Amino acid sequence: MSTSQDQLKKQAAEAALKYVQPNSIVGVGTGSTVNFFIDALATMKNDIEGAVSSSDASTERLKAHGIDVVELNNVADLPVYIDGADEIDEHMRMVKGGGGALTREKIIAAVADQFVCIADQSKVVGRLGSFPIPIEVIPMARSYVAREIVKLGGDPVWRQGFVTDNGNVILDIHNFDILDPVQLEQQLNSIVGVVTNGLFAKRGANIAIIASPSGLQFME
Ligand SMILES: O=C[C@H](O)[C@H](O)[C@H](O)COP(=O)(O)O
Repeated sequence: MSTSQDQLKKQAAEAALKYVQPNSIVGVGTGSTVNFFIDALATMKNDIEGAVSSSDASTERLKAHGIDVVELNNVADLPVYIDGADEIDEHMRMVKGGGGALTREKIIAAVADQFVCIADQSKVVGRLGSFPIPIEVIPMARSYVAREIVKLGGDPVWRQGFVTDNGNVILDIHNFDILDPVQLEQQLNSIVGVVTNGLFAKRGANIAIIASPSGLQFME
């Protein structure tokens, strides 16, 4: 029987439990892979102090499992942040934000000592950018930011009807020819009205757990 993508996501998610430190707060990302992680984390909820969450959806799932959700402002020490990705390359740079949670994800990732990325093999790419780069934008700046992105060579598409947990909109940028992800990440963030973008290049993952039908691969 072939291994389904969901089974692979679950395997990567469960393998991430070994990076959770007892008596600590755990940083929790967002998405279908992380949902498996949250379900697995519930098995050790009495060993941790709680979690910081990157989205309302993850918060709801954590609370449904009886895991305390702590406000990030009250957390001084965050040993590990565990999250999925839409794309990850061999340097552990990522594209994230397919679910629109990129800004809170990037904030928690910045605070955490270690970023553990959990993914099935379909997320591994030679070069970032086939997956459109999400950009969270202040609503009144949407058209201006879109025009600036066209000047940079991308094709912005407004994710109509979608509002982020922060009350903003998302532009998905297609057809970017990404030669230098760190430079592009900084360039996009310097456009007025951009909150953040889904390139996680400057702060990539420290560890990646990639699940394929032949087993788990740990990249460090
Ligand atoms: O905003 C969503 C996040 O960046 C997710 O980590 C990313 O989209 C991967 O999600 P999934 O595990 O559902 O593929």
